[in-house]
Amino acid sequence: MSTIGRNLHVSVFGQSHAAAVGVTIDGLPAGEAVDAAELARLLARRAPGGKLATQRREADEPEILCGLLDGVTCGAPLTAVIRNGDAKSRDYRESAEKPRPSHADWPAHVRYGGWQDVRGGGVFSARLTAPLCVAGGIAMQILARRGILVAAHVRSIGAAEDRPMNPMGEDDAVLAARLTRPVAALSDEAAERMAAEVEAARKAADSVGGTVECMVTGLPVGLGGPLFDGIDGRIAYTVFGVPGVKGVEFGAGFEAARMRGSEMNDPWCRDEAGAVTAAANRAGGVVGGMTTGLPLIFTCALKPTPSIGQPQRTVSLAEGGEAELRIRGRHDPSIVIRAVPVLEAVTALTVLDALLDAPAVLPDTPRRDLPRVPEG
Ligand SMILES: Cc1cc2nc3c(=O)[nH]c(=O)nc-3n(C[C@H](O)[C@H](O)[C@H](O)COP(=O)(O)O)c2cc1C
Ligand SMILES: C=C(O[C@@H]1CC(C(=O)O)=C[C@@H](OP(=O)(O)O)[C@H]1O)C(=O)O
Repeated sequence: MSTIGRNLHVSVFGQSHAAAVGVTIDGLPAGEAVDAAELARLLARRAPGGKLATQRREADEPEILCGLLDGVTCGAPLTAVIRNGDAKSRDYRESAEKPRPSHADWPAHVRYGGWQDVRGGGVFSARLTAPLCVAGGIAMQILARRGILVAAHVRSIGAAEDRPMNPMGEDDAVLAARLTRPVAALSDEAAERMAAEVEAARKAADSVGGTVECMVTGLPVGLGGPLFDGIDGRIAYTVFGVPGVKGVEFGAGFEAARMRGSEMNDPWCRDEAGAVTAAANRAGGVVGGMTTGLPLIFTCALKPTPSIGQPQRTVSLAEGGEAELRIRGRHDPSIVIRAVPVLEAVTALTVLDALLDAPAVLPDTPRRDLPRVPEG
């Protein structure tokens, strides 16, 4: 399904080599200004082109058809389209009958009975993450006005690692500086090592995977809920919608499995103003599916780009038997770099969706200082 959200319904449509890709967002709060220049900056971070990315050239200029009045949301569904301008469909003639290893070609062929759009990966292409960034960019602007900021960086590419973000909150200047680099890492040095990994993979007609760490600050305490309402589960669901994501972990994540409770537990404490907070953030800002008020932090693993230049083993659907495939076309030597704004976008959409949840306590219900404990 290409629709996400419980309160904010986001539907992505189009195919990589169709006339356009686009998005409809239903449930956007009214009265929210959309800054087109700010949105364009987010889309530019994801757009194809440049030395470390696919050579497909797309303007990625969204045309907002409805939902705005003088640049302000009016409560009606918002639809934006982005024209596809540089599809080279002949590159996909061979892989149409020789499914690419690790791409969606073969399972899609079975699921859609051969009627799927194979050009550029069709609906499975990361091209659909462009409209996702339109929706996520609008959500980021709505959240930023409420002091909620979403920021991701490349944590690793191949063997090149960046330092993790400070789980208690990252320096604003460091976060701003990441966007000036060709790879959104927290230092020039890490960005250079990562770029070298991508370049080496490209030269070897190969690709390379990596990890992206994402942080949300300024969240209220108690966003989310139990079981399937959990903010971590809701984020994981949308993050897994991003093509190429193979894993997500919150806070200490898989490392928590090797810890004792005494090492993992974040002590509750009081800040200077006497408010409850935590002295550490191994939880990644979420406990019981609800935000703790500390930064929400998760890391995702992204696989190496499936379409590589080397000859690969596959099958021939035309002739039967096995075959060798040599993929043509313009592909990212690493998807990690361009996935950063996409992961920010889906995170912002999920956080805004959760903020629009009905409150668990009505505003006129008195709040108790202590939890009610029944007698007996
Ligand atoms: C930003 C971004 C760019 C991508 N670029 C490419 C690409 O150029 N070539 C390719 O084969 N896959 C690319 N992918 C990954 C595929 O779309 C993805 O691996 C494929 O749809 C199969 O889905 P899965 O990896 O989630 O199983 C990209 C993914 C992202 C997020
Ligand atoms: C076009 C984009 O990336 C594309 C994502 C992609 C894939 O398989 O995911 C494969 C390539 O498609 P094509 O062969 O049509 O150039 C990338 O260029 C984009 O992100 O805007």
